[in-house]
Amino acid sequence: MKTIVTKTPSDMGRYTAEHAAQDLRDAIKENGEAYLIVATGASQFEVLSHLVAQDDIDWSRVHGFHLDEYIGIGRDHPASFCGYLKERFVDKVPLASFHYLSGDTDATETVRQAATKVASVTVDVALVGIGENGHLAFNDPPADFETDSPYLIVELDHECRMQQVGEGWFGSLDEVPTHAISMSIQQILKTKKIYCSVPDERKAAAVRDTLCGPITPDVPASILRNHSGTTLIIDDAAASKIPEDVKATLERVE
Ligand SMILES: O=P(O)(O)OC[C@H]1O[C@](O)(CO)[C@@H](O)[C@@H]1O
Repeated sequence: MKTIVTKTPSDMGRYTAEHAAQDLRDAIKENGEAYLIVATGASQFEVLSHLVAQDDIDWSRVHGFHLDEYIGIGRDHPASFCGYLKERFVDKVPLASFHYLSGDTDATETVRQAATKVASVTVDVALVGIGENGHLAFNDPPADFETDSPYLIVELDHECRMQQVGEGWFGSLDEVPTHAISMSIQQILKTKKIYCSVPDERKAAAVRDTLCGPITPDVPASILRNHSGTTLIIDDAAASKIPEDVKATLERVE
């Protein structure tokens, strides 16, 4: 895993979008089409706004996959990841296809259909973030590092649900669903290039543990250190708890 430190969330988003865009162009050139996993949340605001502005991507050859979704809310809910992705990505570019995870239909059937689709291809690029509890997609700690089912139905932990209230997606903890559909860790790791974008001081402890602690299910994102095609892109605020001697070794992009 390579780590890049940027000054602002916008710099982080621009770096991620420019590199992901080049990977998509390369995949289209080589294979005639490209496959992309897209995440949501505050960490992806800048990534997606820069990505949809990239030139020269033949989006009609790009197929998208949805990383995770709450169970029990429809796409009209302000916290719906389907609604977020439609507004910020799918409606902005003319994709070949986008495979949503629906939050308000039979979750077992949604998982079955999404798993069949994603397992039939090799994904070129994944855009992901890290939660305040170190989660990767909705794989809260302790995460399942072993199962190779592409999508899982997972229970959300207290810290994860509190983060969603803190970010303003829900009015209170009681409103946050207790379960979600998440792409599994093993499926994420099958992607050729992973861009993990993490802005904000709220994520500083999770970033420090991801980079400097043991690789453990207790810090789900730490598994990314085993994936040679991963780039972790963090802003100065998210980097603020990394020990200075480690920080000095990281590449800065201004
Ligand atoms: O972007 P956020 O809200 O900080 O969350 C980080 C990660 O957590 C999820 O939003 C799930 O909460 C992922 O989709 C995202 O990659």
